[in-house]
Amino acid sequence: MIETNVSKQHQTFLQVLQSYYQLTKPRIIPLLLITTAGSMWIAAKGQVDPMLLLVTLAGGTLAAASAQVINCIYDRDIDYEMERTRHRPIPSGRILSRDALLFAIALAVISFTLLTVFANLLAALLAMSGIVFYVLVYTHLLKRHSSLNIVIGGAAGAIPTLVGWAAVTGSLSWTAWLLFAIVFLWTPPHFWALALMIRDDYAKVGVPMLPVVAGNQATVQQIWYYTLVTVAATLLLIYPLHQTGIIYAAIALYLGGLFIYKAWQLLQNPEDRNLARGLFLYSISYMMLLCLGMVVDSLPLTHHAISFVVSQLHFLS
Ligand code: HEM
Ligand SMILES: CC(C)=CCC/C(C)=C/CC/C(C)=C/COP(=O)(O)OP(=O)(O)O
Repeated sequence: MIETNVSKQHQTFLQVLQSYYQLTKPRIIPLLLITTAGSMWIAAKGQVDPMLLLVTLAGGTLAAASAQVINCIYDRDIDYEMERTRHRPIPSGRILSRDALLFAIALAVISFTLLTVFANLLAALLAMSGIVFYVLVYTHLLKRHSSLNIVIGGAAGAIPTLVGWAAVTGSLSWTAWLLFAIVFLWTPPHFWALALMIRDDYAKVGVPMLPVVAGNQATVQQIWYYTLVTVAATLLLIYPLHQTGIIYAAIALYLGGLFIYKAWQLLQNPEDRNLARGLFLYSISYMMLLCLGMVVDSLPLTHHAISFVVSQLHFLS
């Protein structure tokens, strides 16, 4: 029904390109790449090979895009029903599901090849497992059937941290899994804050997001617990893992304090949509700045600067 509109539309080449671009939900990808980069910088102790960085981010972009395109095909029926998603390329009839599938396969093949040849097989396999997990576990098995959909499905969005670590080291370590856990634990507050605002959309199409099935009070309580655990997890990089230093510690404590404060405000006012919006937007800045903090903290220049300041303090005292 949705796809009969395609033939009636005359699109310029540029419009077609734009539709394929939109199909990849491009606005989410930069943050996925920032988590990959943060992980790579810690793994490489501040000295990442620029070529490896470029290839890993390109491979990660293509894998995430492929996953999103398949999600757009699978969810075209509910996307058509929801105001927020109605104008996506498939429900609005600008791209056929068959063409989208070919596009998704091409993206995945290029991603796998790029990562295998220029990074390593582990990084490539992890990226592919991200696609499979997001499509099979989140989109197919959980999204429409369980309010745990994003708690478990959120693991897909945390896989880029593992891809980044594997690209640098060829293996996974406790630190890699901790970085994975940070994004995994951050996902529920990130998404449920948004879900509080668009609850009615999800209710309309029968997607059992937590605010739909359990209400706002229970959701803000869960957001509160996950926020506390997320912030606690970010501090484990400092102690006992000793992977980050004082700059990261200051950034993680400041950003984490603000995250907890915003989650606490929402806990006191579960019906306040402005607070929910504020927390959703902050969750994005939080993850972005936390990862930038990891990068800055790991740079040799930062270590030199800190040593210099410490030596000057010794000299003065
Ligand atoms: C299963 C886990 C997740 C779910 C269900 C989810 C869901 C969503 C939804 C529905 C939106 C609104 C998008 C729109 O209006 O089209 C959104 C926005 C966003 N998400 Fe997530 N998300 C998840 C995980 C992640 C992860 C892991 C990241 C990156 C680390 C991320 C980054 C973003 C960003 C940057 C935006 C804002 C995009 C914009 O500017 O419009 N999300 N998310
Ligand atoms: C390594 C690798 C390939 C990772 C891919 C992980 C990935 C694509 C994560 C994105 C998570 C996300 C933004 C879900 C949106 O939910 P939704 O699709 O239910 O949102 P909607 O309601 O807007 O359709």
